[in-house]
Amino acid sequence: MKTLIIETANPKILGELVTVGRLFCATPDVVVLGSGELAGSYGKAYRVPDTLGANIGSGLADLIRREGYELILLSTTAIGSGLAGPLAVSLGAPILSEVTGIAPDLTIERSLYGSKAVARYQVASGPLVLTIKRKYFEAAVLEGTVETVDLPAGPQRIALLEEIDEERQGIPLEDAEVIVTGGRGIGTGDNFTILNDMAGLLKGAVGASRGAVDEGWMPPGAQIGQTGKIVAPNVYFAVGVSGASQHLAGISNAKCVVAINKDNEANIFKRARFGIVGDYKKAVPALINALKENG
Ligand SMILES: Cc1cc2nc3c(=O)[nH]c(=O)nc-3n(C[C@H](O)[C@H](O)[C@H](O)COP(=O)(O)OP(=O)(O)OC[C@H]3O[C@@H](n4cnc5c(N)ncnc54)[C@H](O)[C@@H]3O)c2cc1C
Repeated sequence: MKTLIIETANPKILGELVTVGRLFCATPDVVVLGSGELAGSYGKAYRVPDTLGANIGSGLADLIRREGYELILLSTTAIGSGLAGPLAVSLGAPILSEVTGIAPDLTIERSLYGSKAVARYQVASGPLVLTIKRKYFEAAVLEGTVETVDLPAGPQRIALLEEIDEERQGIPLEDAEVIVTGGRGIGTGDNFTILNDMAGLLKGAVGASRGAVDEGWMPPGAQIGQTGKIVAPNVYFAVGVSGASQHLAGISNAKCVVAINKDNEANIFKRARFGIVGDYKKAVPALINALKENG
């Protein structure tokens, strides 16, 4: 199946799409958006310096029609999600978003209701546009650099004025092996210091529920869940987090969840492998001491 990947040069996101693309085609083609060195091996590699769907959508649709691509793969990033819908409309192609599973016979899975259910679909044939949910596919290792062919720039309907990097300290949540997340149960923004201490000892990152973000205790970039980051750490500590389905949607690929909550009926315990029922103000310092004692 003739496959085209459309993504930025981010090797992790691109690697996940390459893993999916290789189910259908040994060396899928790629359109790399924006700047940055493209790594990996592809049939054909194109570059579009812009990332805004309004500017590049029609040029990409022309390429897809001209080359006869049957499967178009994007990621569920802001760029991929923004581009996929308009692209499908201009191609008159069906679209499935937030895909979590896919087989070569075009059986496709998506998670529903905050990962409480899985829906399975059978697609008859292409062309088909898919956005692939982050962290559900092992990223292919992309080696070597590739020469790209520039695609003609379309009319600039929207100009990007500037990109301001999110202020971030330490390990990015998406890459962290250990995450210590605080929820509304933490009580104040200052109390997150203790979670920072614990995460520091575990060489991990600190996340937040939307409850904690809504309180203004943590920045929106720290939010984990359906409308936040999707993470897949080996160990996920949920501290003072109730475990709403929208939060659980962001941690469905966490290997081991440890919950600390004073309410023994909190929903988070249903997802947790280990649980501590009690006040985090006692449990977290005890864990910190144990970590220090054991080096
Ligand atoms: C469309 C939509 C999208 C959403 N997206 C997200 C999302 O991406 N991420 C997300 O997290 N939420 C999301 N939500 C919100 C979600 O439904 C919950 O409201 C939110 O997750 C609750 O945050 P919380 O668990 O921190 O707070 P709460 O529900 O208030 O829970 C606080 C918990 O802390 C415990 N607690 C209190 N004090 C202590 C203590 N001293 N020690 C130990 N435990 C204590 C309590 O028992 C309670 O379980 C979304 C909602 C909607 C409608």
